Amino acid sequence: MTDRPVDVLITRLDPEVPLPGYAHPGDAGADLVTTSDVSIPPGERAMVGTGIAIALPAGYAAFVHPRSGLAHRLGVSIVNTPGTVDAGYRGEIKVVLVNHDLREPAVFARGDRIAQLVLQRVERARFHEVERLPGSARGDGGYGSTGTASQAGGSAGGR
Ligand SMILES: O=c1ccn([C@H]2C[C@H](O)[C@@H](COP(=O)(O)OP(=O)(O)OP(=O)(O)O)O2)c(=O)[nH]1
Ligand SMILES: [Mg+2]
Repeated sequence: MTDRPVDVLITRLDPEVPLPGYAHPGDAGADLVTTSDVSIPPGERAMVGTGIAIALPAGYAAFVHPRSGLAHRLGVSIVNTPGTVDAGYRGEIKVVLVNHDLREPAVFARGDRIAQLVLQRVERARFHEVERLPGSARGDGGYGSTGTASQAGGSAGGR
């Protein structure tokens, strides 16, 4: 992250919502609010609007991340975390909240901060199809191939 902010055009589809705001200098995420009152039953999800639309510069994307406080206090996250906002998207940024709590509904009022938007530079790939990929130390090992946390530092290939 540089100190120099990236200029992003924004429109308020809901004139009363605040512009996304960084709570502290150095914060990566600008908070987004819900435009509607919503009560999400245990285990269920709800899509909420944020009342804003943006035009990102080419070469950037914005990612809709959960807020850790809501995760900790209420068990609330985002189904597709992080949500991807493409540079060409001009619609309202929406958030698909999920209530992971097994007992309590998650209740939000219009104007509550429910997510945070993180801007990042992104690269696009040019895909070159080949018969065989170059070798590497990891090879095709994954999905726990290096063992569990208690085995950390042990030999690779543990189960
Ligand atoms: O949390 C999110 C994720 C996406 N979007 C918007 C911006 C994004 O540019 C667009 C499409 O998102 P994505 O590509 O993730 O969805 P898709 O299911 O692949 O839809 P599409 O076929 O429209 O690309 O939806 C949001 O507002 N919030
Ligand atoms: Mg898509």
